Amino acid sequence: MSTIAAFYGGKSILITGATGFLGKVLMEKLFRTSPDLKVIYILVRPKAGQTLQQRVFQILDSKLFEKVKEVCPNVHEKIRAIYADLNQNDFAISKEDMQELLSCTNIIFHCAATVRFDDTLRHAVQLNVTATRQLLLMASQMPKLEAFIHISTAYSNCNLKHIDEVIYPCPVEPKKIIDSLEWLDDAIIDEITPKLIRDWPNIYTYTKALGEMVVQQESRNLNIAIIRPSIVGATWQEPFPGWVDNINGPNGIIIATGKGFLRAIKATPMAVADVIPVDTVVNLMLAVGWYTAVHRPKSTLVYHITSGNMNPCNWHKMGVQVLATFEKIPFERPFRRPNANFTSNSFTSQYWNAVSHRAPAIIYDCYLRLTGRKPRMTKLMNRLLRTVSMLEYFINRSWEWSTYNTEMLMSELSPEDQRG
Ligand SMILES: CCCCCCCCCCCCCCCCCCCCCCCCCCCC(=O)SCCNC(=O)CCNC(=O)[C@H](O)C(C)(C)COP(=O)(O)OP(=O)(O)OC[C@H]1O[C@@H](n2cnc3c(N)ncnc32)[C@H](O)[C@@H]1OP(=O)(O)O
Ligand SMILES: NC(=O)C1=CN([C@@H]2O[C@H](COP(=O)(O)OP(=O)(O)OC[C@H]3O[C@@H](n4cnc5c(N)ncnc54)[C@H](OP(=O)(O)O)[C@@H]3O)[C@@H](O)[C@H]2O)C=CC1
Repeated sequence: MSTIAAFYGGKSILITGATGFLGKVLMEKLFRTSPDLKVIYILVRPKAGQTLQQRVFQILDSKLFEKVKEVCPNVHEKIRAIYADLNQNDFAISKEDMQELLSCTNIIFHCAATVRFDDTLRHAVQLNVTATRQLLLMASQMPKLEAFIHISTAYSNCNLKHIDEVIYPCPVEPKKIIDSLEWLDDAIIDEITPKLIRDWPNIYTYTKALGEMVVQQESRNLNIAIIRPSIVGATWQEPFPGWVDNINGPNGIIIATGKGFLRAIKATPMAVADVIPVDTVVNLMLAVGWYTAVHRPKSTLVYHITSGNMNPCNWHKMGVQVLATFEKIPFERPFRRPNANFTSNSFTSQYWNAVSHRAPAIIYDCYLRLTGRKPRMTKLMNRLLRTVSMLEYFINRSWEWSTYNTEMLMSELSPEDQRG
């Protein structure tokens, strides 16, 4: 068993965001490689009419956990779902559950966040800033806590071209933002948001930067590390290649291309497509948890997990690969044959949106109406084009992220752990 896997043996681990994309893969890796861990506490809320237990069973019964059931047959006994809603200031966690978390937790992985680019400032601050602050307060009351690992994003300072593994100050103190949101009404918040977020492209990246400042300001004597993944894509190797369960980031665009909905996207083809497999990110998370707990660095270290400087790819290469894949393995019943290209300027982008996206959608909806069916294509296409417009900022720029801390950590690992 590897040093890192052995470290998590017997540990009580708290994961927020465990029902999300990153959280599920983290849980799977922990159960598969450290089946003798004591317990994984997950903060869960009921969703889409499912109870906590139903959500946990659905996750454990998914293909992702097939290998876990072989190596950790009693996985159901080792996972403790705790009702929590991070929208509530005290997370609405019961006294008994809170007492158990405070007295038993050894490691915290804080993955929960809203990753929507178009969330309201109030909701994004609640989740990405206030909830982080609340969790840090909880952590400061955990006598057995060995490490607190905060998941941010490599784009939290995307208003800079070169980004170091440091926490950058935000123009306005997080506490001032939190206090103001308590009494400002939504109309005023909407009005001041553009001035507040300044040159950040959206509320998501801005509130992730605020969350990092909160970690720095409220770390007290906690042993903390921050991890900044770039664009997290499907699994590369573990537990099997190609697993993804959401339409965020590139996933939705790739699906829309394969279904023939998307025919053109405004992108800089040679810009770096900094996509990192989710299992690679999870391997680093576990390594950072081990290193932070065992080596106890004097300050909060920031680790970038990006692919651009280790194994660079660009959007052109990725696009060609995506189209070649759909040539070989097409979706069933596509709207049109997959055939897409990048546009270089707004005018040609608007032209292709009209000619190749909106017009065919309207024509198809007329056909649906004529055949007595409910029109849906125009709404779907507008939603897709809105999503694409939000992603354009990231596919028309490149960034340089320093990776000194990540490389330092890799050098501390045994050959077995370096393989992940
Ligand atoms: C020789 C010629 C060669 C030519 C070259 C080849 C050219 C080929 C070009 C085409 C090929 C292109 C392939 C590569 C290009 C990829 C480009 C993409 C780049 C991506 C960059 C991402 C950068 C991200 C940076 C930061 C990363 C992070 O840190 S966090 C993670 C990123 N966060 C996100 O991605 C969130 C973005 N999404 C949103 O903000 C919102 O979803 C939205 C606002 C964009 C859309 O919101 P909307 O309200 O419209 O939709 P929503 O309600 O969210 O959902 C609609 C329905 O879909 C369901 N849904 C939503 N989310 C999910 C989910 N995660 N999983 C599953 N289902 C989901 C949802 O339930 C809705 O369904 P209904 O409720 O039934 O309507
Ligand atoms: N995906 C990516 O490309 C990248 C992600 N990241 C970061 O990684 C982390 C995880 O991202 P990812 O897994 O993609 O995101 P997901 O949207 O898949 O997961 C978000 C998680 O947060 C939970 N959550 C959201 N709101 C609440 C709430 N009110 N109460 C309790 N739990 C809540 C969700 O629970 P529920 O299932 O109930 O909604 C879910 O478990 C985030 O911090 C994100 O910023 C960083 C870089 C890139």
